[in-house]
Amino acid sequence: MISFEEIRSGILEIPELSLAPGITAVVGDNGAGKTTFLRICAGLSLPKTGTVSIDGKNPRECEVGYVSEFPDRHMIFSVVRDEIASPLRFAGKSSDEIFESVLAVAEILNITHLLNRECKTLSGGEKMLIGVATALVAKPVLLVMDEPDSHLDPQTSAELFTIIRESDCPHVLWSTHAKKIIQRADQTLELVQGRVSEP
Ligand SMILES: Nc1ncnc2c1ncn2[C@@H]1O[C@H](COP(=O)(O)OP(=O)(O)OP(=O)(O)O)[C@@H](O)[C@H]1O
Repeated sequence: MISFEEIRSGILEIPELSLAPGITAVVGDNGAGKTTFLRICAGLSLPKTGTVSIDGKNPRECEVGYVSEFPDRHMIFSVVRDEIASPLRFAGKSSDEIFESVLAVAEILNITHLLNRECKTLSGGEKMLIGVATALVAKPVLLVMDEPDSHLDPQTSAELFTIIRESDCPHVLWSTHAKKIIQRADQTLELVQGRVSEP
C-alpha cells in the first residue's frame, strides 16, 4: 500500500489516500500536478507538509525506480550498458551480478542490441526504454514512470505495459494520457488542479 497523509506541496493537496499495489495510471490535464505527485512518491522531492509511505516505509528507505519524462536529461554514462548498470554499481554489487542483471533486464525489454551503443545516439523511444531498464534493474519496490508512452509508438507502449505487468514490481505509478494504458491499469488516480478527483 502507498499511503498519503495531509500532503501539501505546490499545487498538490491530498488530505488522505491509500493506493493498493498494482499498476496505477496517474492521469490529469497539463499542469494538474502529476509530476509533482510522482516526485514526492519516489522521494525525489519532500512535501511541504505531510507524509508518504510505501508499505509503511519512507520512500527514501525503499528501492525506487524513476523514469522521467525526459530520461536523456538524467543519463550519466556514455554507453548504454554502463547507464543501465549504474544503480547496481552505486549499490556496490559485484561485477558478475551487475553483468547478469543488466543482460537479464535488457533481454526482457528487447534492447540487447543497444547495450554497446552510445546513449546520445539513441532515438527518443530507445532512450525511454533504457530509462525503464535502468529503473527496473535493481528490482524496485516502486516503479515510477512519467509519461513514458509520449515517446513510444502504440505497439511498443503496449509491449512495455505487458513487461511491467509481468515484472514482480509490487507498485507501479504510470503517468499517461494513453487510453489503452488507462484501460489496462489496475486503478486510475486522476488529479484535477492538484487534488484527487473522486470517481
Ligand atoms: N518548482 C516549481 N515552482 C513553481 N511552480 C511549479 C514548480 N514545479 C511545478 N510547478 C507548477 O505546478 C503545477 C503542476 O506541475 P506538474 O509538472 O506537477 O504538472 P503535470 O500534471 O505533470 O503537467 P504536464 O502534464 O504538463 O507535464 C504547474 O502549474 C507547474 O507550473
